[in-house]
Amino acid sequence: MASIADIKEELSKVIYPGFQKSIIDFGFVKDIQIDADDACTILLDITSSAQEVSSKLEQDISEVLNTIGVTNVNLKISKPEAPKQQSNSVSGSNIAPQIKNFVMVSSGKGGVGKSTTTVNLAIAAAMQGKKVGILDADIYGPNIPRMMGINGLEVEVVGNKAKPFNAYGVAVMSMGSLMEEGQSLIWRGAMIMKAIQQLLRDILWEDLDILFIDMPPGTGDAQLTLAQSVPVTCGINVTTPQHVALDDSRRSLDMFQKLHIPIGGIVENMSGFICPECNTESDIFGRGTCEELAEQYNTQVLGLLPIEPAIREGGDGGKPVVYFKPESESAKRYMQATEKLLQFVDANSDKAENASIQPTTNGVSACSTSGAAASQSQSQAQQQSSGGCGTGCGCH
Ligand SMILES: Nc1ncnc2c1ncn2[C@@H]1O[C@H](COP(=O)(O)OP(=O)(O)OP(=O)(O)O)[C@@H](O)[C@H]1O
Repeated sequence: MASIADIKEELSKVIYPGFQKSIIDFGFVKDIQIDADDACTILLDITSSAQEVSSKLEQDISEVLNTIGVTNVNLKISKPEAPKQQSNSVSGSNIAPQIKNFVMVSSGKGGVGKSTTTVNLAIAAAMQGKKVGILDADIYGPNIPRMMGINGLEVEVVGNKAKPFNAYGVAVMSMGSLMEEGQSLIWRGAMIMKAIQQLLRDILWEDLDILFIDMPPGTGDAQLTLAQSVPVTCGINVTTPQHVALDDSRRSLDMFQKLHIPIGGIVENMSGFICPECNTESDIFGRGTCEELAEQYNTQVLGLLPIEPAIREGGDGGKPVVYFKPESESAKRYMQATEKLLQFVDANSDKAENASIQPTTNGVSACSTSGAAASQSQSQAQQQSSGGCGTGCGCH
């Protein structure tokens, strides 16, 4: 007669569809009970509502347990409910339908000022009358709490959801506010996917005109998961003007294209230096190099933001320059960049869709909560964009 340990060992051979880890490694097996010599009950708690995933798991579990004489398996699968489609999305999946527009802020690499740009554009949009939120999805280096002056504040939990903070007229939630300070994250695949989805679904976001999402640098699991989970109205790219930085930006802009995300524009950050003593502007990393890149990708340069000590001080001190120094050159440029962005968002608001990038593995969806199946060609497009197994599940 098989023991619970035997059953567990067999279950550790069952790979979660679309991934490389087993259901035991993911922690999806919540309970095992032996009902008779050849019968057991297994409770699984999985992250996908797709029927194909459950069916594949049922089949694989019976197969492995049969080999140790357990022929009668009562499998109970707990999975998330498929969401109802309500918002402006034309088609596809949307796990935060109360939010009208999603703006993905990306950069090809770290340290170029992506979070600084997110904060200042979001506050500028709120100052221009929009209902705005910031989701800090930079799970590896969440800096938004410090920049928004909410570092160390305790998250208020209502029911089983977390309430965003409110700072400078903007609703804010960050992974940094949800984990212990200094905790570093070495996350891949399914964990990133789950974290991004929870930041959208389990935070009490109100009805918002725009949610700005500060992404981790690069083009990986987080970007793909976000694009699959909500219809992204547009992506913006933040870069510095050096040619080496522009090469990285191309990857980020290519990613937008592969994920069918309209490109809202490029922000050239650290573009020239404004001396706080004499107010003259001089080039350090170069200036104006993004224009050509913008033309290449058929988009616009939203603004050239100089290196200005007030921007760094505002970031470190939780006093964003656009709010605290509205008379500064940088604040004016953030305001203008935001006007351009808002025009783009308004023009593209009703066109956002993500049906074409929903995950599929020959009909077996590993991470969709919509259960939508995409065509073979869509799957191939996704494989190019994810660099993964081609399912779009986020694995590499
Ligand atoms: N235009 C600017 N002038 C002066 N300082 C700036 C400017 N832009 C950003 N900084 C400073 O540069 C540092 C890095 O900026 P930020 O954290 O926004 O970059 P990031 O691209 O989000 O980095 P990461 O993705 O690695 O978290 C911060 O100290 C910020 O205050």
